[in-house]
Amino acid sequence: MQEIQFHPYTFPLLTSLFLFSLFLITKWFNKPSLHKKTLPSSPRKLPILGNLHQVGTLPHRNLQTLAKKHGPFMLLHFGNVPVLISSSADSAREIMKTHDINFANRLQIKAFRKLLYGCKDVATAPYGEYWRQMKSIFVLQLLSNKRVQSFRKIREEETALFVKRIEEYSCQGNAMNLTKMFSELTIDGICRSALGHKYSDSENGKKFLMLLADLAELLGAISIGDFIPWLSWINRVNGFDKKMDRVAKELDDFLEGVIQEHMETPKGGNGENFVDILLEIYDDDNADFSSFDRDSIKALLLDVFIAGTDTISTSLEWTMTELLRNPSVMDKLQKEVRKIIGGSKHNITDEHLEKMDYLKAVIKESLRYHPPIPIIVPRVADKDVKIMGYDVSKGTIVMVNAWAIGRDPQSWNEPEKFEPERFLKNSKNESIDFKGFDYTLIPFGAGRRGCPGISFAVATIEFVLANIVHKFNWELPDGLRGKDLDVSESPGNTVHKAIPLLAVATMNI
Ligand code: HEM
Repeated sequence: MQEIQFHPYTFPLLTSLFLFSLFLITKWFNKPSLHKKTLPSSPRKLPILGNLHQVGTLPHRNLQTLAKKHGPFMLLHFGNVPVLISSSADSAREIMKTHDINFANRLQIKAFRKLLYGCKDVATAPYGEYWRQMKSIFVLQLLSNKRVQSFRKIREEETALFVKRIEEYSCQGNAMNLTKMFSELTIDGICRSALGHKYSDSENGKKFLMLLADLAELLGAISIGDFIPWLSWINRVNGFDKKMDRVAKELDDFLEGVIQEHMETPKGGNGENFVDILLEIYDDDNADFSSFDRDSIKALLLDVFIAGTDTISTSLEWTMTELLRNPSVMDKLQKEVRKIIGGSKHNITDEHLEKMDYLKAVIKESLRYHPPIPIIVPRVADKDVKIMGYDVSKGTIVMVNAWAIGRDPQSWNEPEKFEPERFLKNSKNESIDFKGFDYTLIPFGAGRRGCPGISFAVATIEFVLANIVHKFNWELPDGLRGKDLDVSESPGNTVHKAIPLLAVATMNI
């Protein structure tokens, strides 16, 4: 039989043909069909973890880096759960304005349920009638402009004590830990507004402050069991669940004690405060708050502490950090404040603050550059929806990166520069505000779920800053220059300076 002779190129040719056919078949089967979803770009994910490993300890920075490659709408997966990341003003507007109602729900994780009375607070309550009622209590009863005005006396007294502490340090020529002092100032102020008096002096109060720190840590931790349920045993083994049980129980004991004390004290005995206001609503048979119970009172009080203390003190910390790094900005601010107030003996009034355009610009710039909550509290999609041409399915978690949006060169000139002038009259960003209508600047979020504490927060920040730049001249200790100041950040929902801010004050006589 005649032997078949193969041409030397036959095998390579057949192999190439085979691979090419395979390529065409694969292409054909992967061709987007009419029903296939159009998904935003995604970084490659790992089995089981998805993209959890890419979030890191400073998610706002890591997600910004990923977004530079994958775009302002990017799809990640935490375990199997889809997570949409928004990193531009346009994409944030789509979520918090155009489709706000679809993204008005929050993530329900075990820590929220356990520590916040089954999500009976405002910040984590599912979107619906109960949330609407609690939010209206916050907006109309606790944090209205009128109420913020009525807390002015507390702001004045606490700031006066704060100034006195600074004076003591300045007389001794010692550096002070401003990070710690801002935190104590804010907690004392909120304790008085919310609970009627300060707790920092008593043993019980000190324990409460430690519990609040534990609470913030537990609420800020990414618990693997929430995204990969079959791994939830890890939380039992590593002590997370046990700590949660302890903190929930001890906080409840403390708040029960506070409520009991207020019920036994004649009204007004503690000055105007949130507990009395909430108890009044609780006792009012005519109030239209059907599901408002004792747990609601405790959950709302916790919201005030979780949402209101760290955020304000972080904001003060970063603003002073930037003022110390930028002496010309500090100088300009001091000149404005001192000119408007006149002699150093005068107290600062709301009329004075109203005229301080540069102070307001400094605060805006600080909130752009260092939003205290860089990633806005996550929302969840209620139903399937199409946004900017992409399909987003029900149950997708949505995270808006306010930090990346505040530094987006598409929206801001030289975004890496701290430059309050950008918000002054006749400048490009003059009309931009942080109240939730300009999506380029959203440190307080926006839409239905937007922050109800803006007036309270801004009133405190303006008053404290104006006072301390008016009464003192500031510098860094040990001849450190502003540009050498360490500005690295610590992990957490609220992002502080990693190293506490130390500064030296001298009296402005
Ligand atoms: C500088 C200070 C503050 C900052 C930067 C801040 C920021 C935020 C942000 C980003 C949100 C999420 C908004 C969203 O999902 O769109 C939020 C929600 C909230 N904030 Fe603030 N906040 C501050 C002060 C306060 C204060 C002083 C209080 C109360 C005393 C407060 C109470 C709340 C509450 C209750 C929510 C939840 C609203 C809801 O889910 O409907 N915040 N805040």
